[in-house]
Amino acid sequence: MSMRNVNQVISKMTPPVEEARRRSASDYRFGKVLGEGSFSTVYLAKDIHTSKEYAIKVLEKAHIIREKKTEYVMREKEVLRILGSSCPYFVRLYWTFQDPEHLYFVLTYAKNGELLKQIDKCGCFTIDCARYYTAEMVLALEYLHGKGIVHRDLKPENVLFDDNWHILITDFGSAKILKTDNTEKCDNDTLDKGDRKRRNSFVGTAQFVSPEMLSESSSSHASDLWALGCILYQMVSGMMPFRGRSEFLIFQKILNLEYEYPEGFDPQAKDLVQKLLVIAPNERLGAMDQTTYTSIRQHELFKDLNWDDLGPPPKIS
Ligand SMILES: Nc1ncnc2c1ncn2[C@@H]1O[C@H](COP(=O)(O)OP(=O)(O)OP(=O)(O)O)[C@@H](O)[C@H]1O
Ligand SMILES: O=C(O)[C@@H]1CCC(=O)N(CCc2ccc(Cl)cc2)[C@H]1c1ccccc1Cl
Repeated sequence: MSMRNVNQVISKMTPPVEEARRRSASDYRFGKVLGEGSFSTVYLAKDIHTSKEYAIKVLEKAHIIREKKTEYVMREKEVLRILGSSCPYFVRLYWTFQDPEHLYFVLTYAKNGELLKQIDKCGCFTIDCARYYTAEMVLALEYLHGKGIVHRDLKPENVLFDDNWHILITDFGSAKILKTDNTEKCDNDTLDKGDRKRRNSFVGTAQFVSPEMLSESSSSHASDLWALGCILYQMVSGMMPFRGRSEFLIFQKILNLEYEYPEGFDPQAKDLVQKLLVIAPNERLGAMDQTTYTSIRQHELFKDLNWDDLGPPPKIS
């Protein structure tokens, strides 16, 4: 075998140095703070070897332990590991490392920030933008649910934009990896230690939490379809469907399906929202579909869309 062939064989055996090398904070130049979470700070960082930019989420161990959030952190990491890099609509986890005080997650840098900020900036989206980004979220949920994962905290703050204005869904700390029967009861027997909650508390964010998560503490893929309906409503109107001065008042409105459509709300978007904001999880559009959300894909709102190639995103306006 020639030297060239030997090198070819060796190069196939050893992983590329870049990917395999263990990382530490000293491999990065930390820049500005991109944002803060309950027990995390996210920095823009540059890999000193490749000059590539990442978002590095830094968590303080003492704070995680004090807040009893170890399970939450381990779950976020496990979900990001399962998601890998096959679907473009999720933030990717490249590496993790730690030091005595902190945990580090090296993530895709979502250069264009949060969907929420764009909705607030424009007041509301054109129907073309709302349609396009709802379609990207449908494709993302098909992949996520196909992996047996429910996000459970889908909201415009957790939908970020990459440098080409495609979505990157993030924040999997509240996610659940479903059992084989496709539902997940959050009762005391099955709650993870770190998730153990009082019966009347919930996982997620008040305005986007589904009725079943409030009334039965149960969640399934249909819980994310409810949140999708809430996000579509907010992109088209600029407001959340369920609003109130307290979480209790918001919960009451959700459980009573108490919301209305402002004047001029796009009729096709309204029809889809009405079919997603349904109290019974299995009666939501797509809830009974298998592998792809065919019932949603076939909705009037998407009649001119090519699901195999959505094309470039329309300019947000
Ligand atoms: N990959 C990323 N790229 C760019 N900005 C990001 C990225 N991840 C998070 N951010 C920004 O950092 C902020 C904090 O994110 P982080 O995930 O640490 O906490 P959170 O999930 O927003 O809050 P909580 O932990 O309370 O749910 C976010 O609001 C977001 O604006
Ligand atoms: O799951 C992993 O990849 C490793 C496994 C080995 C390990 O020690 N950790 C850290 C576990 C951990 C979680 C929470 C606290 Cl507060 C402290 C340590 C995990 C870890 C290391 C770096 C960054 C995140 C995580 Cl979860």
